[in-house]
Amino acid sequence: MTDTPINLDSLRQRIDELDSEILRLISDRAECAKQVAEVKTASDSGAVFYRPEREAQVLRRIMELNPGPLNSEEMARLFREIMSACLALEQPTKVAYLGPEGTFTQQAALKHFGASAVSMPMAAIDEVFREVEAGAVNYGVVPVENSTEGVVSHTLDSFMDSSIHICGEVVLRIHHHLLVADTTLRDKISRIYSHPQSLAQCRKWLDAHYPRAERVPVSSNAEAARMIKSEWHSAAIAGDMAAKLYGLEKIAEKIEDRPDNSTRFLIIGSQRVPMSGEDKTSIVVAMRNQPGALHDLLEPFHRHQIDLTRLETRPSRTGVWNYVFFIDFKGHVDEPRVAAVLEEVRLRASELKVLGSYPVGVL
Ligand SMILES: C=C(O[C@@H]1C=C(C(=O)O)C=C[C@H]1O)C(=O)O
Repeated sequence: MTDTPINLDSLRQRIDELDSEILRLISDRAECAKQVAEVKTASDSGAVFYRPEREAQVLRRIMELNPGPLNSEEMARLFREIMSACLALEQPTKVAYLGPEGTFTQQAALKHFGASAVSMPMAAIDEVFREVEAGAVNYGVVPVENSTEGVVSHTLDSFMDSSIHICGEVVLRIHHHLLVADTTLRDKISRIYSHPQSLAQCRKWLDAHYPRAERVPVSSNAEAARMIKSEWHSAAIAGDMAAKLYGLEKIAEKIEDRPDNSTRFLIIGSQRVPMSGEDKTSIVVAMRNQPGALHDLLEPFHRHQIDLTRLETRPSRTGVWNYVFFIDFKGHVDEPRVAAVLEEVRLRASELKVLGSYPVGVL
């Protein structure tokens, strides 16, 4: 130990002084947020309190200004919570997510809205859409693509029949663990429960370590975690939230086959989000079934040098049009070059729907 007791005391005194200052500053900030709410309410009776573009700008600015020693992500996470608490003073934000409790989607909701939001588990993706459409909640969180397993087709399909907008995105690193209860006989594990996507993401690890165990797909990782509490020969694959929620022990950590395994989630709502300075747009396009349709669709993006970040094909359910494309690209519909591309695409497509322009995920 290099610190003498005197040094330790004076350092702690300094920390107390700093904490008092931080406390005062956070309180001043919260007062400001309350006043923002008054301004919003005065200028618009249907005021929207949560402003994704502004929150993205606040977080990006903090990350840019961060002098260290805390890393920028850590610092942004702290500010994420401060903003979450400030927004709750304006209006408590209600968020529906694909449940049950303990899923990665809940973790994504928490990461995006912070701990002061009120989050509500839904049993299925289309229920999340319905709750948002009915106005029962302010926003919804649904998974859309996984880096190992690809697209979550339920989510894309739900957009086809909905007037919902995409208001944001959040990307989560997904770590899977093999979990057991205190009653599990660890050397007798003959059955492993998890969501089919998670079983697929851990396929090689399971082949190597539990080649003979039966792999049982269930509706969610959290459900898997819940089920093994009553079965002495079963284990579950799930994440940290489910492990904590059901008091399970990790007997193997981070068993996903790819270390960069991540899932992208969408924030859905009924508002159009203004430009944040670094945005993405998602559209769905139906093309006539004719040769060169995909080329015709993509050519204007190439000519206007717009970056495509994702292209997904889904079978059209109307039967008349054979191709439906989901396209994500960099840029916002309010930018003239994006508006120009969309105008051209509209002429070539049989249908074009803009699902939303929203800030590129910050955290
Ligand atoms: C304070 C505002 O309202 C909310 C709270 C924010 C904050 O705490 O910084 C930012 C955006 C909004 O979600 C605002 O719109 O500026």
